[in-house]
Amino acid sequence: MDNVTVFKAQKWAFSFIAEHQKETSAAELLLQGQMNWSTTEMLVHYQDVLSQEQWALFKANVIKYCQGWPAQYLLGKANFFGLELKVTEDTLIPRQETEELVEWILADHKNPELTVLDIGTGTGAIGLSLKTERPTWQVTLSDISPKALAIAKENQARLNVTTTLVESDLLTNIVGTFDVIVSNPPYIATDEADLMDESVLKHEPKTALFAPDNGLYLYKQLAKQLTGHLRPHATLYLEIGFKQAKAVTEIFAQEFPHATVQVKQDITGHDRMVKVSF
Ligand SMILES: C[S@@+](CC[C@H](N)C(=O)[O-])C[C@H]1O[C@@H](n2cnc3c(N)ncnc32)[C@H](O)[C@@H]1O
Repeated sequence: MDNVTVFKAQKWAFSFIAEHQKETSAAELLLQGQMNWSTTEMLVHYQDVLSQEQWALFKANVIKYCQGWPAQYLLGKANFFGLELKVTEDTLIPRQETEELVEWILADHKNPELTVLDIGTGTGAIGLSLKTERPTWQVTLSDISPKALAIAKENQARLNVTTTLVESDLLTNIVGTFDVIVSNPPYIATDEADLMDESVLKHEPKTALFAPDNGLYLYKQLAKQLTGHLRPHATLYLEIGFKQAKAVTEIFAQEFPHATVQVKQDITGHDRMVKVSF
């Protein structure tokens, strides 16, 4: 096609994606994301002719999307809690469910003087959202993956905030005590891989997804390592798999008999978050 306008490009992408039985909304998302346009800007530019490079890149991305690449990896960015974060295949694409964990923490904590630790930060999604919303909090971002941590560092620079970044297997390299500890650790049982979306399995990092012991391994390890890192009245927030509420509650109730463990449902009614109040 010659002289491809934004309108024509989107029309082509829409029918190509529909033919491949994928989400047709990706047509708009991929073009908007590539051009860095808002929905309104897209409408303003509807009759503009794309350059050959722009059209070639868009076509290549649409084709890759239909082959199973997540749109966020193609664009190199994802939206989370109103922030635009860099993502690569070294980081999990932050999910909407996790935004609810951030909301829960913000609703519970108005004190401007808190120390916060985000374990398994990936892109920095949770910790950087908290830091952006509560700039006076002292936030530490940690991950076992140096590659993920490098992306979190880039994201903090893009957002113009300052946190402490620590490469650590859970709490092993973490020094200090915290008012709030939050983690969305890998929690998918290895034998659940068969039930998962192929594009997730093929492109997202396995270390961000899977954990041994029916997905409970990191919760158990974390429970054992927490003592010595908790400030008085500290709270721990965890994302969990929707069938893990009972098991995770038991892990923390056993390790900390005086703590209160609360399970919270996400917007779709599934048990997806746990809070431990010490
Ligand atoms: C499910 S992803 C969550 C990423 C990010 N917090 C989010 O919510 O989008 C889990 C993250 O935990 C990290 N991770 C896995 N095992 C870890 C460990 N033992 N200690 C610290 N981080 C770990 C992974 O590298 C990955 O970045």
